[in-house]
Amino acid sequence: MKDEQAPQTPQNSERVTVLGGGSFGLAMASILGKKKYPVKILVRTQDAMDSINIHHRSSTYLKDVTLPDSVTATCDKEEALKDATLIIHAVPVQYSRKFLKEMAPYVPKDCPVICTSKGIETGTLCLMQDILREELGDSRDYAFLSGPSFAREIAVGLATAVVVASQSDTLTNRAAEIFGCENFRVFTSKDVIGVEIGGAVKNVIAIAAGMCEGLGLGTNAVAGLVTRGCLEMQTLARAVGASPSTLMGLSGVGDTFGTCFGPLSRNRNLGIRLGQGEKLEDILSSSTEVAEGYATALSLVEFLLTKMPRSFRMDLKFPILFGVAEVLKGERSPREGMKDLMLMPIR
Ligand SMILES: NC(=O)c1ccc[n+]([C@@H]2O[C@H](COP(=O)([O-])OP(=O)(O)OC[C@H]3O[C@@H](n4cnc5c(N)ncnc54)[C@H](O)[C@@H]3O)[C@@H](O)[C@H]2O)c1
Ligand SMILES: O=P(O)(O)OC[C@H](O)CO
Repeated sequence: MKDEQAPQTPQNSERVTVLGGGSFGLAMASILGKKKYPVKILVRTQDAMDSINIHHRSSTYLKDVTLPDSVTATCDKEEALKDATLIIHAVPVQYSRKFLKEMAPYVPKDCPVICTSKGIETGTLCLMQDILREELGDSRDYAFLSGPSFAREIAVGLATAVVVASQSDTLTNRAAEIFGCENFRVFTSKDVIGVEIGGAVKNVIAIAAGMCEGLGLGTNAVAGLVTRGCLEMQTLARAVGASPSTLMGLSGVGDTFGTCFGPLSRNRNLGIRLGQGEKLEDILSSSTEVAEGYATALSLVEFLLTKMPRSFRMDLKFPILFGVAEVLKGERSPREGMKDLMLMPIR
């Protein structure tokens, strides 16, 4: 493969640290490892570390994927970060603040961070851009990678296109250069808020799409719901200053389609199981992987109620986002939620 060529200088002086040894951290490490970049993954257990260093694969996530030789793992924060020139953050949103607080003393000054996590923090209602700045400071550059990008498909080398957004053109161009290969195409953007909102909201729409599927409602219903969900996403994004065109792109409708219709989605599968009548507690306790849409659905409703101008009734403007949260809170069943959507007053 063409991308197995070692990159030319100055890129081969790049040393990448991936924070988080879950599915997406491994996928990121896999792409960069195939391009011969030295990659260190910070993992949480000795077992996770040994498995990657000895067997070149994770014992928990994407277990059948072999990682390139240039990918190693460590449990030691200082060892992971001391000579990093680029950090990739792949820890789920709800764990990120505590995790980053512990990392902060070890993160090299000015080392840029590319964030891949998608969601809204419960309680604070922060996006990752806020969490990162609050925990790692304002002086470094941050970028946000998003789009339809299932970890497994990336790790096995299937073609994927993503967008990386940052205020820094230098960082987006660097990300495009470092990641880009025949199987991974990076587009760039300056619309950080648009890219983050798309990545967070699509997880909630995917839960709704899964519920439709689980209820056996057919293609018409799922397609109608996803389309209306995209409209809610765009309305919200515009209200917080995002560019509408961003939401028409990879991190908006692109990721929404992938997640709502793709069999690999954890969020869609959570919705399917709810639609089939399983209890939320049982679904969450039986899942080893994180479905970000659960916490984000609850945060989103609070965000809409507290941070948006109150010129109209939010639950009528965002019926799908509110409906998903109501089902997750046990206030109505998926079937009742769907019926309410169909019988909403005409406005
Ligand atoms: N998996 C995908 O296909 C995919 C694609 C794009 C973006 N993402 C995003 O990447 C982020 C990471 O997702 P993932 O799929 O790698 O998750 P995962 O469920 O595969 O792995 C979870 C990760 O979180 C770590 N973790 C668990 N509890 C923790 C804690 N208390 N503190 C610190 N770390 C903890 C685990 O060790 C593991 O590294 C998410 O925000 C997700 O939305 C995932
Ligand atoms: O498996 P999900 O639902 O977390 O989705 C993963 C990615 O965000 C798809 O782009």
